[in-house]
Order: sequence, then structure tokens, then C-alpha cells
Amino acid sequence: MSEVSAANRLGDAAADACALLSVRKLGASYGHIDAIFDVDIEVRQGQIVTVIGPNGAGKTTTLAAIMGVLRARGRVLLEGHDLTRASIEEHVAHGMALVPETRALFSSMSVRENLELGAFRFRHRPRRFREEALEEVFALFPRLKERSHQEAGTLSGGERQMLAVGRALMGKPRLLMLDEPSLGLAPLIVRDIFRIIASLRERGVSILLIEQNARAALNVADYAYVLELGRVIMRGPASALAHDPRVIEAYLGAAGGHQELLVT
Ligand SMILES: Nc1ncnc2c1ncn2[C@@H]1O[C@H](COP(=O)(O)OP(=O)(O)OP(=O)(O)O)[C@@H](O)[C@H]1O
Repeated sequence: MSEVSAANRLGDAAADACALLSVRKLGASYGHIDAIFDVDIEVRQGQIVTVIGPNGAGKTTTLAAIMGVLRARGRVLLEGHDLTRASIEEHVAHGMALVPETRALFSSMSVRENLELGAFRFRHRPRRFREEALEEVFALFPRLKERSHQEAGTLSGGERQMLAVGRALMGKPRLLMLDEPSLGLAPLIVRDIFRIIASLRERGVSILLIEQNARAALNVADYAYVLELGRVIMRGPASALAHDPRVIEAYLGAAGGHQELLVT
């Protein structure tokens, strides 16, 4: 091993040791088509980390590969546990939760029933434990308490997103992964959702946030990655990326961005 690669290895080991989530050289494919390549991501305890990028960049694929929904190459470590080949259930048991872009709610079940499903991993704990989890979610989302007997399918878009996040929180995750939580929501509701995301960090939940709304994501996040064509092309503190002329031009400009960054 060369001195440089040995030093890189030592650097990776040090980073892995202080990261809650450490993703190394992550790759995933659909059939013969590679969608993401050599993606490295770290989330430290108590951080909000965002991955921004245009449509088709591989953001959803990255979350699916981390969560074990897609078969991944590379390495996924959560607090040192290697989950690269683990099932989704094992990911959940280790404290990961994913809120997919589709929200994936059970429309004909009530708000409360949807939330109770989120505590499935605690089914052997005393009922009181799950009731307390429910009260915590209701404290965070009073609207869900008001509507607890209402069918999920009758909720507004913002309420559905709150329910999807609330259901994930019922499993008391250490790492919450959110795929495009602002998608399809009106600007005022988007503001509420990002306020909630920031308040979750205050409660000690670490968050990996995938977003096309780069401005809102960089505002709330501590650290950020830019993904294009399946590769991480930039990374850094979110405040630094928000002031980077290339990010401003591609993602935050008056035109709203979403042009590809040309990093040379
Ligand atoms: N089920 C699938 N089968 C085949 N190719 C897919 C599938 N899902 C995604 N892809 C391809 O993988 C690449 C990455 O897609 P992905 O959905 O991860 O991007 P994204 O950044 O999340 O985009 P978006 O913001 O549009 O959801 C794209 O080229 C996409 O066409």
C-alpha cells in the first residue's frame, strides 16, 4: 500500500470513528445500469446533512442503497455496525428510518393506526412505552392528534408529510432519512416542514435530508453534498456551499438553478 493510500485509510478510519453514519464508496445499479458510483457520505451525531442535486442525480438511489432497499456496493456503517448487506429490518433495528418521497402511508387506515405501525419494532415492549412514543409525536404534531381518528387518505399534503415523519419517529430512530419532504407542498407548508426538521435536531435526531429545494436544505443543514450523475462532486459545510458561486449559479440563482455544475 502506498503512503498516500495508507494515509487515506487512516483518515477514513478516523472519520468512521466519529460518524454516526459512514458511507464509503457506495454504488448501486438498476440491472446493468449503474446509478451511483463511489459515494462517500458522513453524518455525525446531532447533524442535519443534506444531499442536493438535479433530477436523476441518484439522490433517491443513495438513500435506497443506504437503507438496504437496493443491493449496495461499498460500505454502510451505523455507529460502527456494518449494515452493507443487512436487511431493511436490521437497518430499522439498528435505528435507521426512511421517509420515502411517496410517503407510503396506508390511506384507508387512521392517523393513529399509521403511527402505531411505526412502532412495530417495539411490539414486545409494554403498551405504555408505545403510548409514550405516540404522545411525543402528538406533542410535535398537534395537528395529527386532532386528526388521530381520521383516515390518512383524507389528509392534506402537509399533514400527510407530517404523518410520514411522525410514523418514522415512532420507531425512535437515531438516523432519520428524509427523501424530498418538501415535494409538492405549498411554500408556507414547506416552511413548517423545515422548521420541524430543525426542531428534530434539537431533540437529538440526526438527519440525512435529500432535497431539490436546495435553498431551504442548505439553510437548515450543517453539512452538504452535491450529487450529479451519480457522483458526489462537491461537499462542505452547508453555509459554505450556500455561498459558493458554482452552487449559487446552478441551484440558488434567480432562475432557480438545476443546471448541472461544471466542476473542473
Ligand atoms: N427503478 C428504476 N429502474 C431503472 N432506473 C432507475 C430506477 N430508479 C431510478 N433510476 C435511474 O437511476 C438514476 C438515479 O435516479 P434517482 O431517482 O436516484 O435520482 P434522484 O436524484 O433521486 O432524482 P429525483 O429527484 O428525480 O427523484 C436516474 O438515471 C434514474 O433514471
